[in-house]
Amino acid sequence: MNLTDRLLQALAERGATEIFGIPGDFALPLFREIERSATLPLYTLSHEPGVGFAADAAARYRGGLGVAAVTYGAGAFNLVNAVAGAYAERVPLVVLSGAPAAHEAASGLLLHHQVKTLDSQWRVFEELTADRARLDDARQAPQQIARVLDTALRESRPVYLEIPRDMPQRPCDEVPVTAPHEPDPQALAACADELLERLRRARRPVLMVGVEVRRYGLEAKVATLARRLGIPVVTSFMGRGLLADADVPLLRGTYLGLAGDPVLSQEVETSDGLLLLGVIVSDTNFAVSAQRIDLRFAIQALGGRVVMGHHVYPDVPLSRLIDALLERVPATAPLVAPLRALATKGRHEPRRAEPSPVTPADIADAVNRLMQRHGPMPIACDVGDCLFTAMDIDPTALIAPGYYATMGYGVPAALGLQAATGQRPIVLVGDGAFQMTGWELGNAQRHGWDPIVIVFNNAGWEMLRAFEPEARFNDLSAWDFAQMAPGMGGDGARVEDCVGLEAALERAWGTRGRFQLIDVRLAQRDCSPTLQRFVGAVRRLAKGAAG
Ligand SMILES: Cc1ncc(Cc2csc(CCOP(=O)(O)OP(=O)(O)O)c2C)c(N)n1
Ligand SMILES: [Mg+2]
Repeated sequence: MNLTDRLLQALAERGATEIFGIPGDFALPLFREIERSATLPLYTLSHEPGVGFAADAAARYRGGLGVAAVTYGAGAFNLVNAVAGAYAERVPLVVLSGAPAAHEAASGLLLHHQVKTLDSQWRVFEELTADRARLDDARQAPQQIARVLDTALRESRPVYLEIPRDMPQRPCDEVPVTAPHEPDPQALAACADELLERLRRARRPVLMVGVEVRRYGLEAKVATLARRLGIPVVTSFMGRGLLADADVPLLRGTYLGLAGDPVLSQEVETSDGLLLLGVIVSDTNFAVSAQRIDLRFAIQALGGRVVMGHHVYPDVPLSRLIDALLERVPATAPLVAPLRALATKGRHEPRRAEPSPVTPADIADAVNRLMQRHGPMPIACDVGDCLFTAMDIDPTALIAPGYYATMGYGVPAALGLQAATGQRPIVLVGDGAFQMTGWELGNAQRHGWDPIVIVFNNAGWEMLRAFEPEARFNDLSAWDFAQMAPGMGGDGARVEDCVGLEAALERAWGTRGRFQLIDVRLAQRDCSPTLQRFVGAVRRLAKGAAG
């Protein structure tokens, strides 16, 4: 077995089910060995940002490691933004980069793809990853691979492996399976006891679940805990879609502060026992709070530590905390009196499919009706008004860069999701974001993927226009995406009204084996109710801050 065989085996043992990549001469030996070994399927795409987003989505949705393989220099630097987003949103993405062979590095020549020095790329990825290794010695490689991949899983962050092109075929020993890290049992017990005591004392406890609950595969356990605790449950903005398929009677919806349901927001912001499980405390999750949530009274479990008031438990992995809490909260007696499930009503009344021009809210309603007819579908969402529109879609599995907020994520993420799970996703993407990475759809048919892609075609960067209505720099021309679909191996439909949207969605759902692109023409300056509220809230808070 050579170094590549051992690496692929170690990746598969840690949850990877495929590799996305684009080769280059510094990575040809690695790609040749990946293809020969066939341990993991190798899916090539057209541009490295798409490779990174697809690998991110595979890890984010399926759990376990996502894998992006690229060449040195131009390929790896093209991947930077996707890896940065994975770091910010705690996704265990493994970067495999080819690199110059030892004799080339020692030649003294400036090598093609090289930047300032041969280590420039390494230094850039130091800022974007939790751990790194250069596999230039086959005797050390097994330990290095084990350490780096285990760091990715433990910290749920990207990691980087640089593989000189004279190494992939080197004989190599097996990569050891290392025992999972166990926290101090007394510290864990003290933490769980204090946390539950704080919840028991609270008059208005609320549980908010965030992205780490999915990253560590804890949704089922957290749903059980939520039922046993008997307290209201909300998701963070980034955690939208979490627990959607679970039986959590008190699941209220998504906390959006001033941009969301006022009843839900008030419950969260006035809680005297706010338990944040795996919630990234970021501006996108909390910035538009009506009143600044006093996190000193919250209980925060994130990044392997728990903070309660001024007490910090530095080494309490979320999975161990959930187990300890479940041991202490039996299925019989809910922690607090079971609350009635407040049915927080939808934010807008769904309109009938009339032959009227389409608005973003109509798209949410049409997707809801499609899923009511045919069952839930996972959603890969880009950044733009489509992400705010997604808040009006009934809870279903949703992946989106809600915090790092990079455009270009939606289409490649859908391809990664379908590659990793076989599930057919819906993509919500604006015309601007589609112009960035939507072309990856051209790879869908050869890999057997067939997402349903809904393009919010408002001929502009509407989310920015909502903040700068007078600016002309947010205007785009209306590209005819429907016309372009057949040339990429899919079917396109241009939609001008709600009746057409309903028919196009039903037709798309019934057509398999080819991606379906629905080019929805939206009026400019017609944005979703949630984006309107978000912009209003940001403006009010900014005015308040200005005094
Ligand atoms: C890689 C990157 N570059 C720029 C930006 C900044 C931005 C955030 S939202 C937005 C406009 C989105 O336009 P789109 O047409 O896709 O969607 P819609 O609002 O419905 O019109 C831009 C340019 C981000 N977030 N990421
Ligand atoms: Mg747009």
